[in-house]
Amino acid sequence: MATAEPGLQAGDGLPTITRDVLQNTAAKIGIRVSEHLEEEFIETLAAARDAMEKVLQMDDFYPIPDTNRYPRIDIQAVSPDENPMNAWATKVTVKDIQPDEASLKILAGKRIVIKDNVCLAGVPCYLGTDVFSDWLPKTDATVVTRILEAGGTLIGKATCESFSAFGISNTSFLGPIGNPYDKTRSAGGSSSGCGVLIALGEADLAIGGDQGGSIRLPAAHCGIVGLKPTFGLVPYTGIVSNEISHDHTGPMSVDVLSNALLLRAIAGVDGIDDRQIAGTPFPAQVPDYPTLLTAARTARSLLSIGIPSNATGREPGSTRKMRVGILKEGLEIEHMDPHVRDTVETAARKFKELGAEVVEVSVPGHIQASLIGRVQRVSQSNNLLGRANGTRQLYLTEFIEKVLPWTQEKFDKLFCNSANILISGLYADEHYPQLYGKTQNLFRKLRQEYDAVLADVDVLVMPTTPWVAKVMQPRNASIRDHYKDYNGLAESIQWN
Ligand SMILES: NC(=O)c1ccccc1
Repeated sequence: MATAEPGLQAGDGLPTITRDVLQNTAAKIGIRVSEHLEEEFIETLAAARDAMEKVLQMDDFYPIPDTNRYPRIDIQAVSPDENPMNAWATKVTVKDIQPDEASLKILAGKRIVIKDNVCLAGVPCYLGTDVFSDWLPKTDATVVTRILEAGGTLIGKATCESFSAFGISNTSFLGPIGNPYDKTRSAGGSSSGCGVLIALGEADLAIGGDQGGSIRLPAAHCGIVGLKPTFGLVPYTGIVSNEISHDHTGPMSVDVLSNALLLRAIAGVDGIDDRQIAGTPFPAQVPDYPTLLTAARTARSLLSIGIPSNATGREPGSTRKMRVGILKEGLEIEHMDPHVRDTVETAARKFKELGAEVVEVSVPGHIQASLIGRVQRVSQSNNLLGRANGTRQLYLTEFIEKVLPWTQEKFDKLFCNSANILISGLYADEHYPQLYGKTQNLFRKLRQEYDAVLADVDVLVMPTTPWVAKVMQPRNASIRDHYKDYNGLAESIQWN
């Protein structure tokens, strides 16, 4: 038998810190601990390990859902014949069991679905993947709590694309999600199930998630209204992150007014998510968005008299016409479908007819934004690798425990979008460690450019996507073909 390595022995089955463990750890950054220091570093590393093991044994701390008042009734996997579009991940009913009170509230009577990356305690969260299939979250997302407290009825979870990481709806393990207007085409993603269930009238409202278009794309492709709220306006607490600086959650609906209603119910700081930086109102101070909209009464008065001053920060009583800025660069995307351009130009003319002032505006940086964003999105790998990120928020440690450790079997089950993010992330760590920070700096510059234009116009108009919904590739299509559709460019792999 080989002589045991010197080092602290595992007292209570703790992993032993040996010379090899020490040196293999140091080797991750290409260094070696000098031999004469080995003994002492083994002791300090063992002390760190002891602390980690003790914290590992502690109970985690999540907000505790009120499952007595809001029980999870009739949780069911949906049979294929009830799920022709694959848009349902799980059906369940959750509502306030004190209906007298609920009937007075703003979401009373609304049937609401949530994207399947939003935690609903006790109900499976699949996240569009079968890398794991046994995650029953212990907590409710803040948006869930707020919907229930506002009298809404949750009716289930809507399928999302694999790890919320694709804009075409053929990446979920549950199967392709057909567009309501043409089953062979994409419904858009990654909040694909939400878009379809709203368009089909199976739900009144949905909670989607958006990092790089995941609310806006399915809304555009399904012909519904999807809002990606200002960063931080709605707490992301209890929702699986893709990239901490990209995470948004927001309402999807058939019309603008009901979208505003759901936004009102879910917006405002929750005291948990520190990305709700200064400026986000407390829930009681959230503007009454539906009333602001109805106060304007008609589109004509909204556009020609202007939106109510308390919504714009403009001086009270201001009657300036609404100024609509058509973003020049938004219509200069390479290979843009001419139908999309026509639709935007028709809308611009309509705004004019209705009394708004319509002007062309330019943000030169817009063209490069997608390239910078593509590099920044590589950091989604941090989430898949369970890495620390330094923000104060609710960490879904349960999710990290499901995903890690990566194994060949799990990797082989990944749809190519997530596999690509993982590999690109590991490569970036090694070869471009400064670039994530640089992308954040460049995005700050870009925000200044958009803000400068928004000082002059009330809204910027551009297409949500340069292409109409694509006919979906079969799941087993080549990676190259999946990405070709994603980018709309036959010859290049451009995004994600
Ligand atoms: N999560 C997202 O917003 C997303 C959208 C499109 C592609 C990748 C990610």
